[in-house]
Amino acid sequence: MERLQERSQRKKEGIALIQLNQIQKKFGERVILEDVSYYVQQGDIVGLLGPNGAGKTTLIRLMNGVISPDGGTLSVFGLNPAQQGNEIRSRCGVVTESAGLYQDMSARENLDFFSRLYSCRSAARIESLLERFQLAKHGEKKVGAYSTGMKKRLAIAKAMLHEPELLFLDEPTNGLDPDGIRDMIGFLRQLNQEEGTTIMICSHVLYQLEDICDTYLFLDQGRLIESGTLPELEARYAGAVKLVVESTLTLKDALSTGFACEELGQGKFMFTVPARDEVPDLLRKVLSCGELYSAEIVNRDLESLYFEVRRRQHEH
Ligand SMILES: Nc1ncnc2c1ncn2[C@@H]1O[C@H](COP(=O)(O)OP(=O)(O)OP(=O)(O)O)[C@@H](O)[C@H]1O
Repeated sequence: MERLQERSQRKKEGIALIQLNQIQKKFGERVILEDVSYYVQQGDIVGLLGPNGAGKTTLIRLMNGVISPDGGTLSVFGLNPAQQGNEIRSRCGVVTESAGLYQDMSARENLDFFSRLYSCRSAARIESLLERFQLAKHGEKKVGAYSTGMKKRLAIAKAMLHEPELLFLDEPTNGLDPDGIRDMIGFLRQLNQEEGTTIMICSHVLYQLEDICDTYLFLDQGRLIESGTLPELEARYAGAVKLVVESTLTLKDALSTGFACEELGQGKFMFTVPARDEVPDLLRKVLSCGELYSAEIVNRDLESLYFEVRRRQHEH
């Protein structure tokens, strides 16, 4: 409890948990990460996004002290991963695609086994994790018979056995159906709020992370090409608003609003509005011509912003 209070206090104070300063990493002569600088605030959920091979896993291995940088400096919990890797790893949880669970053991047996291995066995902790991840009812079932979603949840429970302050997740929603994705996002948000866990999620499936991350890092070919919260990225990259309206409007009505528009189907138009604060004006004009069934902004989602970031990056 004291630990949780301490964590939420540190979140309020905006303390940096991870600091990366001009990190460079090479494998042989090949530069894998170049000039990566960033800090992660205590209690944040961070999306580390980028295509395959961008360097996401390499960055996480550096933060865990499994490998060392060739240039720049980094600290995690104020410690140097190259020298104090053991202490950092004892305060972190890592969940990779191959979660390392024993398929012929039950969930309870897996958690019991790993908590002994990590010297943190607590029956109460195991039960509370099974409850938290809605696995208690299936605790005696062999993991081999679990669904993908249950296995992913158990993998996170395993990584949380020692109450880590920082959790690294590799593609936590990969292979899940829409219900599974929604559940996973809910579990992670709850974990973040109730245990104060700082979470870094690596993924290349952007739209699934839209509702959960406080901040995003876009990595491309080893470089951090952009970072920020969704509103910050929107302000920098969204430009004109694309608004799809379903209504009883005719093309003539739509053109009479004075906004550029494209007809997508019967009564369905995509308007281009120069700025967000002009949207109400457009909607008033639409309503004065007929009935309005729906209006949706289609170019402010994370994926559109990401493509815009990359487009501008490649222009330079
Ligand atoms: N130990 C290694 N030795 C040589 N090259 C490596 C090593 N580890 C990673 N690389 C290379 O570094 C680049 C970045 O790999 P990394 O695994 O960090 O990317 P990633 O963004 O995590 O990709 P993915 O989304 O596929 O997991 C890749 O080109 C990879 O082949």
